[in-house]
Formats: sequence, C-alpha cells, structure tokens
Amino acid sequence: MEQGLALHHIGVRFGGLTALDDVSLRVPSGAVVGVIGPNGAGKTTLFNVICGFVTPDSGALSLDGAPLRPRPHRLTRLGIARTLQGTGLFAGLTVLENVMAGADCTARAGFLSALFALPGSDRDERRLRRHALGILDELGIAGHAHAAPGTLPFAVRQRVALARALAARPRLLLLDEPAGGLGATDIAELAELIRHLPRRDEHPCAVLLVEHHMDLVMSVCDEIVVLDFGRVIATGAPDEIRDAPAVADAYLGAAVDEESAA
Ligand SMILES: Nc1ncnc2c1ncn2[C@@H]1O[C@H](COP(=O)(O)OP(=O)(O)OP(=O)(O)O)[C@@H](O)[C@H]1O
Repeated sequence: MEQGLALHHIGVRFGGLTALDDVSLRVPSGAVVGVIGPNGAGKTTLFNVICGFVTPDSGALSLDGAPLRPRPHRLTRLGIARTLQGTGLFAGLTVLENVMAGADCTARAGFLSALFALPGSDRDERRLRRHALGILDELGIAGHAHAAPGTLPFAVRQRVALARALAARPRLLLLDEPAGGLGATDIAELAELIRHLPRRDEHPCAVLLVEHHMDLVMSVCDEIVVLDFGRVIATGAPDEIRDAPAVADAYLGAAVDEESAA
C-alpha cells in the first residue's frame, strides 16, 4: 500500500475560472515535497483542498491508500497539521500554552480543563507540558517558553507556530509560505529545520511546502511540483526543475506580465 498523501486529478473551478486542472501529486511518508508556481498558479487553492477549506469539483484525495475527504476540524485526527501564512498564535497565552493548545484532541481536552482548573487534570497537564517543552527544546526555543508571543521576534514566533503544529504529532505537515517575512539567516535555519522533520526520532513527518522562496524550496525538497495556470507543468527533483525550460518559461511569462502591468 502506498504510504502518504496523494491527490488524483483534482479540479477546482471558481465560477468561470479554473484554479486547478487535473492536478495529481504525491507526498510519500518521509519526503519533503514543494509546490511552486507564479502568482495565481493555484498553490493556495491546492493547500486549501488538502485542508478541506475548498471541496474539489473533480478528482479525489487519498491518505495511505484510503479515500480522504478532509475537513479542517478533523485534520489533526487524520495525522495532518498545518501552519498558515502569518503565525496565528494566541496573543493571550504564553509560548508554552500555545504549543500545548496544538496537541491532539484528547490532550486538548486535558489542556482546556487544565486551563479552567477542572479537577483531575493535573496529570494530563503535566504530560502535555512535558510534550510541549520537548518540542520547544527540539526547535531551539525552550528559553522562550514563558514569554508572550507578541514580545518575540517574528522568526521565533514562526518557530512557535511550527512547534504548535508539531504538538499534534502529525505524520504530514503542511507549510504555507513559512519563509514569508524572514531574512536570509532565518531562512537558512528554517531550511535545516524542515529537512530534519522527516528524520525526527519520534513522530517523523512528511512535509508539503507551498512557498515562493525558490532557494528554500530548492534546498529542502526531495521533489518539486510546479503549477502554472492551475496545471502541473513539471514534477521532479530540484536539479531537474531548475533546468526545465517549461518552468523558466512560466516564471519569465509571469515576470513579463508584471512588468507590462507596471
Ligand atoms: N475564492 C476564490 N474565488 C474566486 N477566485 C479565486 C478564489 N481563490 C482563488 N481564486 C483564483 O484562483 C486562481 C488561483 O489562485 P491561488 O490563490 O490558488 O494562486 P496562488 O498560486 O496561491 O497565488 P499567489 O502566489 O499569488 O498566492 C487565481 O486566479 C485566483 O484569483
């Protein structure tokens, strides 16, 4: 049986506009797969299909060979976690509490009862706290556990958002433009972190990365899928994608369009 996520011939239309057209791709367990493409190519729509925010008009998804009908509130239970553009952290909670809140549904019940000091929740809370601290430590930000997210630099907040997603012990992590707003050093560190995710000692997870930042995608992905006008125009290893004429054409076309619009 094929392990991992697969999209089979996905089509999405918004009125008369075809946002995704016959898109197929795989994210095998243990792999980092990138989705790139010029503005409007369909990357966010693809992400939204996998998260269940957008229901495809045609095609199907599968997880470990079984049919998958994603719903945003059930993703965690399926072993899928995501980070969104921006960090989306809870401003009123500490870093540690934010990460504890990302744990799975059973644990989250523990977290909520702990938050409201319900009886019998101490053991759950200690277990959750240990788990969350372990992830903060793994991501090199344990020193910020008791800080309010708003007091921290953006790059650290991004890591907290990643830690919160990992707290749910996902087998697949969806990253939506994680390099947005980061400088070159932060991006290099993020690349190292992403490469580490499928090799974690506990709970290794595959990654689907939707990203504009080409250097990051080229340096972390095992495979890259290139979208243009909603269609897959190339799939391959970073070296193959870098040299593919269709990819250069798509980006060049987009650059020319932007220039003439300006
Ligand atoms: N909810 C929507 N209703 C109508 N059209 C939409 C909707 N969402 C996206 N589109 C259109 O679908 C196409 C694909 O958009 P999408 O946001 O998926 O592209 P993208 O590759 O993520 O672009 P960017 O890199 O600019 O974020 C675009 O033409 C966009 O205008």
